[in-house]
Amino acid sequence: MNYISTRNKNLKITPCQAILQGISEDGGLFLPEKIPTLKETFHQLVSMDYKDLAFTIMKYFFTDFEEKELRNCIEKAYDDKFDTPFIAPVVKKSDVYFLELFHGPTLAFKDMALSILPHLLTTALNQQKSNKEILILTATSGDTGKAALEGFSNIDSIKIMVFYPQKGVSEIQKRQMITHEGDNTRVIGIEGNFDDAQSGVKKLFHDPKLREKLEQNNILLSSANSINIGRLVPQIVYYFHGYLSLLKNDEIHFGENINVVVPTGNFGNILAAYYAKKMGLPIHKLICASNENNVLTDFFQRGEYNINRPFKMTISPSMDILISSNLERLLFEISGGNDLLTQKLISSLQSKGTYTITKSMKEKLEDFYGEFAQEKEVYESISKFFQNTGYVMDPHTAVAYQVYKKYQGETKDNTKTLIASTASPFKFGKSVGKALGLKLAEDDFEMLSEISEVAKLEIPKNIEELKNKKILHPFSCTKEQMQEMVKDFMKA
Ligand SMILES: N[C@@H](CCOP(=O)(O)O)C(=O)O
Repeated sequence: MNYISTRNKNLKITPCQAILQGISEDGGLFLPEKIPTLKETFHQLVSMDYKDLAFTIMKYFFTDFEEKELRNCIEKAYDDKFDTPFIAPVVKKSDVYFLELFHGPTLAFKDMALSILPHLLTTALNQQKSNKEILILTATSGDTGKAALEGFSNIDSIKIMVFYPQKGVSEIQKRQMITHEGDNTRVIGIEGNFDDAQSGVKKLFHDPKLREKLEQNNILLSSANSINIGRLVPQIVYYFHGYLSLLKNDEIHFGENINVVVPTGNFGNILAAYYAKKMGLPIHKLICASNENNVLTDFFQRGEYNINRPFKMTISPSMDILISSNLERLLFEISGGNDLLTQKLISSLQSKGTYTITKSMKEKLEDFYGEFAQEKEVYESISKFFQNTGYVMDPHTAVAYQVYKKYQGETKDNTKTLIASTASPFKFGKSVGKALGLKLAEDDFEMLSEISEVAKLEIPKNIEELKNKKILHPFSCTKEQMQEMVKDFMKA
């Protein structure tokens, strides 16, 4: 399997190289030359546990890993750092199924891929017989940062830097990051929003002077964001796992279609579901749920992507994104692998902040449905759903549920539906508390015990401990200072 760039399909590299590089030199994203179709039958898949399933899916993508190497990565990733042997349990509530992706160490779906990416990277490094060190640059709107720190801490030959919007993450998300221990880590709050952090990181990747300097010091840059294909492929696995769990529990029959709803920000998670569908997972609609930063809703409804609008800070901060990086991979797909057209659209986004796709591209979006939820609706959704079921959704999952209700109302489609439940409600104490009508406290931490009481859920230990942890990363910078921060960290 070769990997090509969305901006140059003649550039062909191996899976190991794609994982190590993270992003293509031409600014494009790597993707497999062809999305593979699964040869195994669902009767074969249904008896597999998460690890065997992960191997079965990932072997199609990471073809230059020996079986032993890939199994070893999987073994180290999906162990007791997850609080359940099911890794990602499916929970039925009311008329939907929640695929709970927050049972890992940082309580967000990012753990699903970031517990394996470090092992994929080090295996790829060994395979290339490289003696280089890797510097991972990460932009986060709240969840990726901590999951990446957790995954990459204290790994030999790897250093990791995380840039987060100082005012754009929840208090608990911020605490999780700035108290993180690990000699090879650095966390920096930037004065700006997630788009500034992500664009800044991409700029660093393509800064010739920085690259030269790093090269002289034998350092390779890579990424822990879903722009790295090594982050995206492991995310395909859990959609199969979700479907198979429904099969195992006799909720659906073999071959039955389901809908999948994904609260969407950087477009990686829903793209993984799209790849799963292309591989053969019976998905009817991919429902792309946005918050008030509804660029993707307009894209799916009108074929126009336009970031010339205010950036809103919402109670679902991980989705506060206007430039959804992974959409570029979808553009490449729906243009029939037209790298020049993809490049043209992205250039227009960079220069004018907008592009419109062609009619034939728009026609290929029929697998998708896009809608958004307003803040008021998100609060109401958490509250009503709790009253009806006793189940507490985090604000991101609530965006997904609200959009699903709009979809159902509009289409009357009663296909069974799996909602990607992306984070624990405990990460967003104040907003969840407000939605549940609890007595409001000054900070997220003071809300935790109240939420725990009404939701009848234990406060996750990792969160409870945070309040008294020492702040180890007091750093901040402007987006213009990001490069300096990298140089500083390299000297440390
Ligand atoms: N929602 C993310 C933003 C980065 O997305 P990624 O999937 O590309 O890592 C976050 O929580 O940081």
